[in-house]
Amino acid sequence: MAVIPVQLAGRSYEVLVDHGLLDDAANVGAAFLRKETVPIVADTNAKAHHGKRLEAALATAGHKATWFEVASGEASKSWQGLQELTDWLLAQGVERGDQVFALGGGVVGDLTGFACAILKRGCGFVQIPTTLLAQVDSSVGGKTAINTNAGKNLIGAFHQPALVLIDPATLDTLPDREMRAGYAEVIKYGILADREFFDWLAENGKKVVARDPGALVHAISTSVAAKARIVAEDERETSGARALLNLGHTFGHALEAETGFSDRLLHGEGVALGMVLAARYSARRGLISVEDAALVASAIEASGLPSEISQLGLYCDGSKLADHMLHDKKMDAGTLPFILLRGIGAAYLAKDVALDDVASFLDEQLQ
Ligand SMILES: O=C(O)C(=O)C[C@@H](O)[C@H](O)[C@H](O)COP(=O)(O)O
Repeated sequence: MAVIPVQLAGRSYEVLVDHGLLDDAANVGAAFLRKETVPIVADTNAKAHHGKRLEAALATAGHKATWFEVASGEASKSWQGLQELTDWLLAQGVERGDQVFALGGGVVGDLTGFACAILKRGCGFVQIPTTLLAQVDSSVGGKTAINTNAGKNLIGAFHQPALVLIDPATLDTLPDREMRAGYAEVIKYGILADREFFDWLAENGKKVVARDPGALVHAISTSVAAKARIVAEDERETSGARALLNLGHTFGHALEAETGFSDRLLHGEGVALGMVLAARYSARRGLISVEDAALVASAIEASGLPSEISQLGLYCDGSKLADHMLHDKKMDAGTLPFILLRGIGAAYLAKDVALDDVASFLDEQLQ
């Protein structure tokens, strides 16, 4: 089993990665189970595929589950979804010292984490992510949020989980498209800070997406360790280190907003396109070679992810996409910092980017 610590003084926790870990959840999570009944928030698919396994694991230690089901999809990360969940948690008598379990993808983790951040001014939660994207990214680091009409993740809190349990075997039932979307966040770690990992993925990415157990554990553990290092350095995204994890997201969130946060573009697909755009924009500014930008695009294409915004069939211009960016949480005194590349494995926060230049770059890309 890989044990990856997230070192945050009093809020430190471990991320455990192992095939079959779900069946051992009560054992490894024993310290976090203080009542007979365990409140579990799960999306419909995760409950259908993994609910019985988690129930059986809890039963071995004398616990039973009580479930709150969340519909799959970003629409559940809403004020209404939050209200329904917090009402349910209160009805279950959840106390500050209790742990609420979140079983599912990023939507369930973000929603449950935010509900736990504000319930009685903060109770505990344990993440059991069952999508690749949630395993390598959203379950670690304590960013919790809901969406509003103005944009994604605009209402939220930093609230760290008490434990993260990752069982790569839960990915066996994940649709291929979701698997590829999660892979975008894996390759992100290579592009932003680890050229060696990027090159390893060029060789082994297909195995990761095909769920080869060894390749998967290596990809997940390397990604989580990278995230844990950055979060430990800059938990609340104040020094700029954590903002690098947003590589591809400034473009990606704008594309998601333009496609209505719908199934037309999954978050990971938006991030994939966003990373290609960040690389091309970096090349346009002379920061990296056109060849390196093409290498980023081909690594993304090779995994079956979209690499051209024209593939989305959008009927808008660059300035419309740039307008969505004005809601970005990185916005600072009227300036939007962008994560650009000085090389593959060398991302940095650029504070001198003019949005109208980005808009005209996007116009070219939309043709
Ligand atoms: O954990 C972080 O920090 C990240 O930026 C990771 C992102 O991949 C993740 O999608 C995050 O939820 C987006 O953050 P946001 O601040 O842009 O909402």
